[in-house]
Amino acid sequence: MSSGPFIIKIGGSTLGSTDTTYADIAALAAAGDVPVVVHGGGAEASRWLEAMQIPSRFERGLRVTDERVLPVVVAVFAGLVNKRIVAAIDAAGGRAAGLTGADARLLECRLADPALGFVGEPVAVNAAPIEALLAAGIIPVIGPIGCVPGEPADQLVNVNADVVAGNIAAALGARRLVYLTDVDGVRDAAGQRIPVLDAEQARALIAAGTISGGMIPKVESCLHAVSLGVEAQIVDGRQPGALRALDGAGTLVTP
Ligand SMILES: Nc1ncnc2c1ncn2[C@@H]1O[C@H](COP(=O)(O)OP(=O)(O)O)[C@@H](O)[C@H]1O
Ligand SMILES: CC(=O)N[C@@H](CCC(=O)OP(=O)(O)O)C(=O)O
Repeated sequence: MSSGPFIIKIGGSTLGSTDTTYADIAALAAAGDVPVVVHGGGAEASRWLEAMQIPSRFERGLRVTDERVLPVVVAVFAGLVNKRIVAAIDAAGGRAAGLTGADARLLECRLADPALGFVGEPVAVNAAPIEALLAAGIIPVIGPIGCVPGEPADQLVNVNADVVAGNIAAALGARRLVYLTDVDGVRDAAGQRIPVLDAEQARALIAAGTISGGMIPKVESCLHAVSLGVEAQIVDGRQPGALRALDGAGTLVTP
């Protein structure tokens, strides 16, 4: 088991629910538990795209990001959603600062698949900006934008937030990775919550289509992280106190 930070991924699906996540994050920081926040915001981006009459399309849980979609997702993830979360943690007594994977080349990517457009697949994590914030007692809040290094400027890319969280957890040698989402855990074909999910069962459920959509990158990122000794769990982030009652909650993913 690693001894590093505690990575908390806030799903866009839970933003706006009246949970206690921000106060709990501030309390974790005060207790020395070193939280690092990664957030999504897919639903918010889809709302802005719809207002601009740009349809949203997903493949295996990843947003197809063409040249019309890219500026909107950058504005929503790096701007609106990131600063709302920073402001909420600050108001809860924490000190937070926002950044994305494009800042200081925190998350270097390559293009994942030409069919997905400007979607990044992480190839390297440069953790220095996270470590600098943690050393200053500041909670990093990381939005799901990455960069493909290049001239005359790095290419900004959209990266699934679950994938960002898994890669950052792996690179930082995190102790724990928790996904806060809008279901009580991973469910089986009968709709029952699976308290403990191992790699073999996870792959079978993905192949069978029982795990689908946005749950695929979550489960795959958990498997990546647990293979490196990180404890990874998917829990219902809409519940008040979710981060204070992790034992036995949701789905614990095991290697
Ligand atoms: N087997 C499954 N168990 C639970 N949820 C699943 C499963 N397969 C697909 N899902 C879907 O995954 C969703 C959570 O992923 P997503 O919408 O991307 O949330 P977030 O914004 O938290 O990342 C759930 O609301 C559910 O609709
Ligand atoms: C490539 C890709 O799929 N990017 C995601 C990034 C946001 C995200 O992952 O948000 P949630 O965690 O709220 O689902 C998207 O554009 O929706």
